[in-house]
Amino acid sequence: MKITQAFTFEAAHRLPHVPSTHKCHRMHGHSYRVELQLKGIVDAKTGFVIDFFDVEKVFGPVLESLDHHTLNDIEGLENPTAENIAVWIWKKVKPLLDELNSVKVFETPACWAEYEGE
Ligand SMILES: Nc1nc2c(c(=O)[nH]1)N=C([C@H](O)[C@H](O)COP(=O)(O)OP(=O)(O)OP(=O)(O)O)CN2
Ligand SMILES: [Zn+2]
Repeated sequence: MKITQAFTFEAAHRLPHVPSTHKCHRMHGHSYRVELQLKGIVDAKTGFVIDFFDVEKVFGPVLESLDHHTLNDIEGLENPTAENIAVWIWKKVKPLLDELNSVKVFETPACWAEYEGE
């Protein structure tokens, strides 16, 4: 069974490796959406793969470290593309939440990256 929990955060970033003429070379912001997909067996008693509250407990501090920050200032996010943010979140969360199956990072409702650990 797969379940998904969504979170949002606001952050500024610039993409340092695009040409200086590219609009994303300049500092700007996004209302990011993160979807954490968890995969596992449904517990016969609780009916949960994992309690959403427990996912929130693990992801809360990670979210705090992103929300209302300049992503380029965060260690490991010097080039904060959606792809790199998804990998960065995976590396933070997977060791604490073995059920993590994928991380989706939406920069806009129409553009996102998805990482499944490889
Ligand atoms: N593969 C990727 N391509 C781009 C990424 C990325 O993370 N991965 N990021 C960007 C920029 O962050 C850019 O800000 C995205 O802008 P855009 O999708 O155009 O979003 P807007 O809100 O500016 O949309 P408009 O359609 O211009 O209103 C670029 N590419
Ligand atoms: Zn951007």
